[in-house]
Amino acid sequence: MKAQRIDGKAISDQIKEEAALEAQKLQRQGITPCLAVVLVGNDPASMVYVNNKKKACEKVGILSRSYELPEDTEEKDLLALVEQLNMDNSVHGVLVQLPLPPQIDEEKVILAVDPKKDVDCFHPLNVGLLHTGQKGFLPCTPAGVLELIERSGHTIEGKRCVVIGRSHNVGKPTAMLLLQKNGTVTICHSKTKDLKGICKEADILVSAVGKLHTVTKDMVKEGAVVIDVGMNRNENGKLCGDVDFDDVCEVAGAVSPVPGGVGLMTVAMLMKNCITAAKLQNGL
Ligand SMILES: Nc1nc2c(c(=O)[nH]1)N[C@@H](CN(C=O)c1ccc(C(=O)N[C@@H](CCC(=O)O)C(=O)O)cc1)CN2
Ligand SMILES: [Mg+2]
Repeated sequence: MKAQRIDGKAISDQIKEEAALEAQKLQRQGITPCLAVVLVGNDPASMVYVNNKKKACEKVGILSRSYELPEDTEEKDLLALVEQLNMDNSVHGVLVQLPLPPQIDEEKVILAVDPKKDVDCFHPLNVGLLHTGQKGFLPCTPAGVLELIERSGHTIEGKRCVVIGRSHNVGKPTAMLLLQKNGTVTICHSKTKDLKGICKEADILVSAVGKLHTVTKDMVKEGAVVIDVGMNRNENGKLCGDVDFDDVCEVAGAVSPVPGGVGLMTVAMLMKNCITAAKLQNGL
């Protein structure tokens, strides 16, 4: 059997087109959705991601405002900028690119973003809304995982779902979203016993570990949907996920690739959240 290759490019393009239609509707009502993107330092990967976000904004019809601060920025100066953006009524979304340099406490910065403008859905208030199933922003990468599953024709209800990884920003919220779709969800982590046995029972397997070769074909049930959230470099510097793609394709029903999978969805879902933010702040 050869697995379906889940096409993150096509699905993320579709979501951006939907966001563009929403942006046009807002424009007709005199509202220009606006995202402020804050980058501290010169991390090359972060610079690429921030650029991708700005390009996506342009494509969708969202105004992006860019703030690039030096590597040695003091925490208080970043907090002051966030506060200024919180107060600015023309800005609907505030995004601070992570990771931040070591002198800055990420938690403090996340707490400083106005929850109404928190398009990353990192603020504890928005995390709480998510966990209690209330309306609000959806975290971009986890929401992207669900869109990849559903828009490639797979249902979640009643399925055995296994998430490998328990990070605050990816593993835990992905598990929560799968649960809200009535999946039966197990979260695995570094202390899990019999990882292979648990994974082998999954109809839907999501790997968000950040380690090459985490998922090999002997861990995958015949016909399973496998979503790869990992971003790693192999020994030749090539970008790879957590999943041994070619190997796993021999047993799985569908697999998302890296690159060309979840990463693209993160940016598309951010666009959707920016539209939501602009609507909510205008009473729509
Ligand atoms: N404030 C935030 N910081 C970070 C987030 C986030 O969602 N909000 N997530 C990651 C980085 N990230 C977005 O910011 C991100 C990572 C990867 C991709 C992506 O498009 N990946 C491509 C491959 C790109 C490449 O070739 O290098 C893919 O998987 O196809 C987009 C966004 C940490 N920080
Ligand atoms: Mg830090």
